[in-house]
Amino acid sequence: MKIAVIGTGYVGLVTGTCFAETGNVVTCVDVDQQKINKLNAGEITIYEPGLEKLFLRNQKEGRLKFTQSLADAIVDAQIIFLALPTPPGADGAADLKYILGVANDLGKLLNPNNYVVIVDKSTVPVGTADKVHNAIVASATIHQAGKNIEHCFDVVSNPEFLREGVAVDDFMKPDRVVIGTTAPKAIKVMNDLYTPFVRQGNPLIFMDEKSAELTKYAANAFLAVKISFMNEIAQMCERLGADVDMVRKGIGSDDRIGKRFLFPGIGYGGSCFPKDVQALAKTADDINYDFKILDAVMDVNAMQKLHLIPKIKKYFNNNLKGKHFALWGLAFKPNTDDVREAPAYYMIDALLAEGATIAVFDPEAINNTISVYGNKIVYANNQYEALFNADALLIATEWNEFRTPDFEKISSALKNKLIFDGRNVFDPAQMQELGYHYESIGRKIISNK
Ligand SMILES: NC(=O)c1ccc[n+]([C@@H]2O[C@H](COP(=O)([O-])OP(=O)(O)OC[C@H]3O[C@@H](n4cnc5c(N)ncnc54)[C@H](O)[C@@H]3O)[C@@H](O)[C@H]2O)c1
Ligand SMILES: O=c1ccn([C@@H]2O[C@H](COP(=O)(O)OP(=O)(O)O[C@H]3O[C@H](CO)[C@@H](O)[C@H](O)[C@H]3O)[C@@H](O)[C@H]2O)c(=O)[nH]1
Repeated sequence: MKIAVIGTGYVGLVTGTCFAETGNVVTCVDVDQQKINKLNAGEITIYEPGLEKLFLRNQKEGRLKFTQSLADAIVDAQIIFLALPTPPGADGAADLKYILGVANDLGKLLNPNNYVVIVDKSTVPVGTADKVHNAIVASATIHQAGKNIEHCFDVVSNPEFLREGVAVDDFMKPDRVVIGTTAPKAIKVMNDLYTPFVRQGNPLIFMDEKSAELTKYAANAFLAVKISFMNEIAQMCERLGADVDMVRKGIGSDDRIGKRFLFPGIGYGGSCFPKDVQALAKTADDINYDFKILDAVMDVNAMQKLHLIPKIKKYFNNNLKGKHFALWGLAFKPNTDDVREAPAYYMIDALLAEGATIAVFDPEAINNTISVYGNKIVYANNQYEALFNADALLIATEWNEFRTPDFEKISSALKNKLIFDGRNVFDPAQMQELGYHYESIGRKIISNK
């Protein structure tokens, strides 16, 4: 099939590459000229394990192309994916200006003689498929007066469930594909497109547009609830002397609860959970529904992102002025360079406000961090360099390389054998044996005093 993908950010690039990988011819469009130039030069613009190989192969074999021209990309396309940003507006609602702006452009460009399926891949509020449809028709009425555009397209909601860091696998072998449309022609096109992805038995789930749109928010909000619930259980563990790892294993082995997304830490971050929970809360507000769980989740997460700060302050008798910390991990999760809503940044801001200094290391997210913090913090070339003369090591992201470090090197570089671990990467028993003071999330404090 011939496919156009509008927006070559995280989702657009993965979507375009994976559809090319299954034999389609994909043209990706972006307004960002620099991005398109880089992509055309064979340079991938995001760090995502496994993506570069597919990107280079499909580009070399002519199935994956990049352009700034929407008009060129959609010529003869059977499917147009909208993989555009939906950032939070001032009131927390998803801002649809990018989506509706492109819908307006499509109204000028669609060819009434070619049927095309227009697919919302972005995370969009309930009712957006209708808005996109109406915006295209309204624009065509002005710019293509007299032509019958309304019958040459359908708008489908096909939310994306990929996780950064494992995006290729999530896309190529999805647990399920949700497709919101009741239009028979669109059902056929989407079914043909996705059949190669669901061959291993996972379902294609067809539903109406609004249900599909709500499914995406419900999935993200539910996962945010699960994480926040465990973060609250961790708070209870700390106060009651229980061990959250044991509780996690104990409840996760019940199939009805499941083992995944039960890891407590310093809160959820990223470009999705924070904005999507907030947007669903705003949707509820707009229809006068008091969605209490969502408010609680947002409160818990705001608290959890700073959970280590009072512990650090307590250890240093409430005075962090002049203290120097090593921080391992900046990305909002491992295996990505994405720092959007990274909990590490909330910690950096709080520590700087207390008068502390910080040296940071992250395997992939240093460059993105330099553009945010400039010379306010120090950037180390490796995890051990960050430790030099620090009063304590803090951990904000559970990169694999942090899990089994050289503890000798850590203790000889640090001023004190002191670690505050926001992602529970070390074993408390081992830390006790090595003589560290070690504080983590929902587990007993290991004291070396
Ligand atoms: N990042 C994820 O892991 C993820 C996963 C599932 C769903 N989503 C959703 O997918 C959507 C896109 O997310 P993302 O992380 O890929 O965003 P992003 O910000 O990384 O990328 C969006 C791209 O769209 C481009 N763009 C903006 N206006 C444009 C226009 N008029 N024409 C062409 N390109 C334009 C931008 O330049 C940018 O490259 C959001 O709704 C997000 O919530 C994201
Ligand atoms: O047990 C857990 C699991 C995750 N997290 C945190 O939650 C955040 C989000 O993690 P994850 O869901 O793995 O990453 P994303 O790439 O943001 O993916 C989420 O958001 C995407 C965008 O909507 C969806 O497509 C995915 O299905 C959904 O998992 C990160 O800060 C994690 O550290 C925890 O604290 N504990």
